Amino acid sequence: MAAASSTCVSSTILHRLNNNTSSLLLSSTTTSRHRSSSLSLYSRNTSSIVQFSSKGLAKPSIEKKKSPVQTEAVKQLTGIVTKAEGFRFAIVVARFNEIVTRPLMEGALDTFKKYSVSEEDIDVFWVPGTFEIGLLAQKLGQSGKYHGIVCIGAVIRGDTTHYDAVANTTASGVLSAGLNSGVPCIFGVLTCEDMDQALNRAGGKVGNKGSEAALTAIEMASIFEHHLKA
Ligand SMILES: Nc1c(NC[C@H](O)[C@H](O)[C@H](O)CO)[nH]c(=O)[nH]c1=O
Ligand SMILES: CC(=O)[C@@H](O)COP(=O)(O)O
Repeated sequence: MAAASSTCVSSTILHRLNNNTSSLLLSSTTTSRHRSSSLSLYSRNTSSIVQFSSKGLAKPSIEKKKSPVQTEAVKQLTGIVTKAEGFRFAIVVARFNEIVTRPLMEGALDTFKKYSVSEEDIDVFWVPGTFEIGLLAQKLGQSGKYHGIVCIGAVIRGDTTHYDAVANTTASGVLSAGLNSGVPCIFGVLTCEDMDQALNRAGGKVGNKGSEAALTAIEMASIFEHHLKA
C-alpha cells in the first residue's frame, strides 16, 4: 500500500478510533519506498501498540507496563504522632446535638492527652451549630496560635433538605478554613441519617470520630512541623 493511501486509510481508522476511544497518538512510519507504511497507534492509556499495515490490523503487542522502580533515593515522609508534645490545638465544637458532640469532643481530648499534648495547649471553643464552625476555624488558624484545628459537629437528617445545606457547606467551610489559613483544619463532623448512626460514632460500636480527628490533627501538625519548616 502506497504511503499516501495508507496514511489516508490510517487517518480514517484513526478518526473512527478517536470517536470511540480516548486519546490516541498517531505516528506513521514508512519503512521503505517499496514496503507498505506501517501505522502505529499509541494509546496513552496503556502501553499497547496497535500496528496497522497493508495486510490489515496486526496482533497488538502488549508491553507489560513497568511498575515505577522504588529506590532508596525516594523519600517517604509521614507525620510522627509520638512527638506531639509542644503542639497547640484548638477544638471547635457545635452545641447543636450536644448529646453527640460532647462525647466526640471528649474523645478528641482523650486522644490528645494520650499522645502527650498538654492540657494547657488545648483550647475548646463552643459554637451554636455546625454551620458556624468554618468561620471560627479559619480565624483560629490565622491567629498563628495553633498547630491544628479539630472541627466537631453532628448533622442529623430531619424532614427537610436543610441537612444537605448544613452538611455540604460545613465541609466546604472546614476545607476553606484550612486552605485559607494554612493550618490543618480537620473535619470531625458527623453527617448521619439518624441519631443511632451518630451515637454509634461518638463512642459507640463504630468508635469515636472525634478521637480519630484528633489523631489526624497530630499527624498533620507533625508533617507541617517536621517536614515543611525551612
Ligand atoms: N440541623 C443541624 C444544625 N442546624 C443549625 C446550623 O448549624 C446553624 O447553627 C444554623 O443554621 C444557624 O446558622 N446544626 C448542626 O450542628 N446539626 C444539625 O443537625
Ligand atoms: C440538619 C438539620 O438542619 C435538621 O436537623 C433540621 O431538621 P428539619 O429538616 O426537620 O427541619
